[in-house]
Amino acid sequence: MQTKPFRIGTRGSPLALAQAHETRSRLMAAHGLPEEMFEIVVLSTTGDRITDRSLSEIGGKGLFTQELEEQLSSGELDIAVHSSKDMPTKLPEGLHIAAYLPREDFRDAFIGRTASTLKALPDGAIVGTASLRRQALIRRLRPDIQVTIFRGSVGTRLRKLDEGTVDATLLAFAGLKRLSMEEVVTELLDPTDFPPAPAQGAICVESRIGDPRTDALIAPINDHPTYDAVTCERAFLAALDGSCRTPIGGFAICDGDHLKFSGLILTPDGRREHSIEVEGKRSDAEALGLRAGEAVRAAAGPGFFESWS
Ligand SMILES: NCc1[nH]cc(CCC(=O)O)c1CC(=O)O
Repeated sequence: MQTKPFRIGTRGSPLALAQAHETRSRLMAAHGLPEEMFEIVVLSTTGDRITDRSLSEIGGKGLFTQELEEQLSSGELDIAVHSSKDMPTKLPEGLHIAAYLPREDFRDAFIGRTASTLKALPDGAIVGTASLRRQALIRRLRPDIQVTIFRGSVGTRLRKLDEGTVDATLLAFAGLKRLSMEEVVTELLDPTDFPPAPAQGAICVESRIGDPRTDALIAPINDHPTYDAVTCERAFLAALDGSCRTPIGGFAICDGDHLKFSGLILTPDGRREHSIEVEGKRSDAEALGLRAGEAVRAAAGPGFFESWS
């Protein structure tokens, strides 16, 4: 092992920093190395700088990863740590996801001010979220609810909730747990009627393809069940050409060598939907996700997709 510190790139949000620190701790533990061997390099991304518009308006998911990926490709970073959910399905040439850390709880959390559950919200209540998926899922269950765009860090969103701008908001439970803020949650949403975003709750490590020193360092922190589950979920998204404009939910669960995936696509108003379940061998995770995506796409027909834009 060389002595130059290993450079870990991350965004600067509190959640991103917590994830980078978790990755460093796992690397230190796996190799018995001191903290000084790892340098956490914080970069600001376009997605961090623009917080008043929805991601789909400003150009999609890549905005959170582009700056990190440029520095990874040029060799200034050795790895980049991300929320897998924020990763586009197609990565830049020469980069790959080398590992997924053990997945945190993937459910969405409801944080209510005027009611403690989504069902108990008063008629016409306002829910703040920037996610098209959450918006569509809310409207599917409660068409009377108004959804308003709500971006920014977890802290900003909770402050707006306190200030009374909205009745409730939804956040990934995983992010709240990583920030030790789970006590704000008033309801955990059942993934069978409120499926999470594909890859929600999983931290991933991105690196250069053909970098054996990094591969050797990262391999021991990869969690295989998470790798297979998230690979399946991302394949589902890829088959649907998933972007920020498409309300898509889905999750895979590994049980021994078996994997079961449930997926859902819906229109932004939550009035039309198609769901799918597939299961098979964990070693076929990617093929299963692709098959599920293609099946749901065919079942929905082209008219369904046109209604999204
Ligand atoms: N789009 C922002 C984002 N990306 C990942 C998470 C949460 C952590 C995770 O899913 O791993 C969040 C915030 C949220 O949805 O509440």
